[in-house]
Amino acid sequence: MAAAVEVRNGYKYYGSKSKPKIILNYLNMNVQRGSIYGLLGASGCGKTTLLSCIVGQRQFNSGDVRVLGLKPGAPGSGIPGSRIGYMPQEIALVEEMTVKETVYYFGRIYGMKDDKIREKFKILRDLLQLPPATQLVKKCSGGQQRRVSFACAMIHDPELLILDEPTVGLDPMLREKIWEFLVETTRNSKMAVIITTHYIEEAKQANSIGLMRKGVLLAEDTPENIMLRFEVNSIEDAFLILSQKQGDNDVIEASLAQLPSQQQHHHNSNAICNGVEVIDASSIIQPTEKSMSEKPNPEKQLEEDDDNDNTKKCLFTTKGRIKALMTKNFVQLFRQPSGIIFMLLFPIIQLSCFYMAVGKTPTNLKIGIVNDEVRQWESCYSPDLITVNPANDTCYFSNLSCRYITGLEGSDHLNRVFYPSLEEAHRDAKKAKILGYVYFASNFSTSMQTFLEDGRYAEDDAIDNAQVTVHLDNTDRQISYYLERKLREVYSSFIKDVVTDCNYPSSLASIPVNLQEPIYGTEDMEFQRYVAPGVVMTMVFFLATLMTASVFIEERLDGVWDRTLVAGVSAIQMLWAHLLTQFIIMVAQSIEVIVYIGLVFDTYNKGDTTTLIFLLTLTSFCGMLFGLLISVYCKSHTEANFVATGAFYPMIILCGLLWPLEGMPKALQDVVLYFPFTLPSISARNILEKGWDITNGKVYGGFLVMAAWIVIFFTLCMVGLKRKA
Ligand SMILES: Nc1ncnc2c1ncn2[C@@H]1O[C@H](COP(=O)(O)OP(=O)(O)OP(=O)(O)O)[C@@H](O)[C@H]1O
Repeated sequence: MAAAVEVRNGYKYYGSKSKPKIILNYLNMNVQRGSIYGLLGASGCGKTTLLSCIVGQRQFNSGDVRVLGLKPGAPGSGIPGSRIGYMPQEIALVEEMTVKETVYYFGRIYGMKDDKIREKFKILRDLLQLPPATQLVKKCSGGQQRRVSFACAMIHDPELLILDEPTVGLDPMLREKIWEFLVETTRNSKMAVIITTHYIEEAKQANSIGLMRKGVLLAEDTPENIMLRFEVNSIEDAFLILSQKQGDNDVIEASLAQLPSQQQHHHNSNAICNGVEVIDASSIIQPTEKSMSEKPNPEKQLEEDDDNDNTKKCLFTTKGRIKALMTKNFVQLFRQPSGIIFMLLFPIIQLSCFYMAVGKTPTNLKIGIVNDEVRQWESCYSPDLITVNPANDTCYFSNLSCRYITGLEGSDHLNRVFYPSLEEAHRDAKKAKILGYVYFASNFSTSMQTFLEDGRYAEDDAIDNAQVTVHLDNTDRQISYYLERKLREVYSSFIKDVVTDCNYPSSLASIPVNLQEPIYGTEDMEFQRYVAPGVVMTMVFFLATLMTASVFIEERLDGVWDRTLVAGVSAIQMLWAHLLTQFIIMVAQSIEVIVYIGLVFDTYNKGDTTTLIFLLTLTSFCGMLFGLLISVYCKSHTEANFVATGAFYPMIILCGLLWPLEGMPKALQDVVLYFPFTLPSISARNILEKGWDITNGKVYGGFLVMAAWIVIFFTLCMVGLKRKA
């Protein structure tokens, strides 16, 4: 009968070639079908690494491995895949799923029909005393989770079952029950089991055991033979003797690593254990040079093998797997309250903050007034106050400053504070109690009259005194810019009124730059409308980035990613399932955003809403791929957060959202134009404000840039994932 697992000269190191950390040192191993193989060894000796090479999760650096007669990873081998069941050391389950959903999830990705899963689930539930079917995995105790994990590895009756410390944390009765079940199953079927355990004595029930230390198998034989050979009553004692004999081989291992690979191949684990009486497991069929060098023919072997019914049964469509994966993703997302808040509520909260806080006209700005023309500022408000007295062909002005000051009153934007002297106003401005002050000379009105009636002959003094003198605190440029504008606007309407009252030519009162109706937008268009498209785009981009990066990193850290890979799902399939799940969410999010800003903040859209939703969805898809890229190259949440936050500011600052691109150096402009938000924000603004459609170059340019970034991020993700495989 063909062996279930044959490892020949398995050599594996972590780290770089020049500084290898050797884990498996030309190790040989044989596991027969229909038997239990207990893999024993101290913590850190390389058991998990060996198992990961057997299930096809990792590859040996040199050496050979055959699992169920085939090389793991070979096309059609079913390894990784449904021919094996793998229970990793960590729990590696989705915490938000119930016990039943978890078992069904694995059953489905193994390609089982639901009625078959139901049948098997019942058996496993009784055997393993699983917690209630509707209980969430995260609410199960450590031992319960381990049992659920065990059930997932067993659900599809694999030909090879690999259990990495399945009995840790279980009570002795249950441990015994599991062993009984394994003994019974292997006796009555060809299923092979490899089990690692720290409870060395329970391995007595295995058909054969391998004692592993420092990357080699010190012995491989039946438990009885091992104890007999060392004349001891327990495997533990035998292991102790073997370990003492092996001694410290670190020096030998290190020097071996320096040997040319040709020479290394001639070494086997026995040679390394110089001076150690290594049991040459004669009772176990050693793989011959011939058997290992034979090129596997997966198709032929699958035809010849009686057990291939199981393989065929477990063949499932990519569609079915993606469906199972997507169901898992949705369950995972919707059972986490933070997930829903993040997805649906965050855009609303962020948009509300933006629309309430950004771009509105500032109000209640304190401005000082020093008016030397009027002794008591209250007199400016006298009902009898007349500032213009028209005569025959001229006009007499008095207290014109009052007219200007009352003009400032018209809005709640300015809060006037009257000062008796320039010194006091200046002192308060220095203390930042006011934002600046306006000064009127004592002869403001008469100077203005002189200036208006015959400016050519006016004295310099008269020209100076006819001016409204303004001193502003310019440190808050936005505010001082607004004050400047307001003071000019009020002056403009003030002087127009004066000349009209006096029947002077109105051209006297205006500068000859006449702003007509804007081509696009409105005269009083707020800054908010300029920044809104960019803000919305960066918001959906980074929400998608953070969500994707955290979901993928979480999945990788808790082992679900690796476990699903071992179940035969490819990284690409998992990726597609995630992208599809999140794409649905992104579309929903984009619609939500557009509807919300339209309804609540009355942001009209002159263009096509579908085009806008399409652009936003592309943006979040791009953000999602950026998140994926981060998750591929970052090992932890912390690292991912650093990268996402680090990328956030340069992208926002350089996209022309906060300041027009035209203000940047030309070379920088040419580069940042192709950043993910620059042209797309301009496209969105052109759709919203100008009503342009996608056939316009200044609209589809943004779409092209976004599409290009999607391709770039996707390619980099694929490269990263391939490297990791
Ligand atoms: N990805 C990795 N990169 C570098 N070193 C690693 C990696 N994975 C494991 N190791 C190291 O390889 C050695 C063997 O690890 P492995 O998990 O295979 O041991 P083990 O026998 O299964 O231990 P345990 O019984 O504690 O699970 C350990 O020293 C571990 O620190």
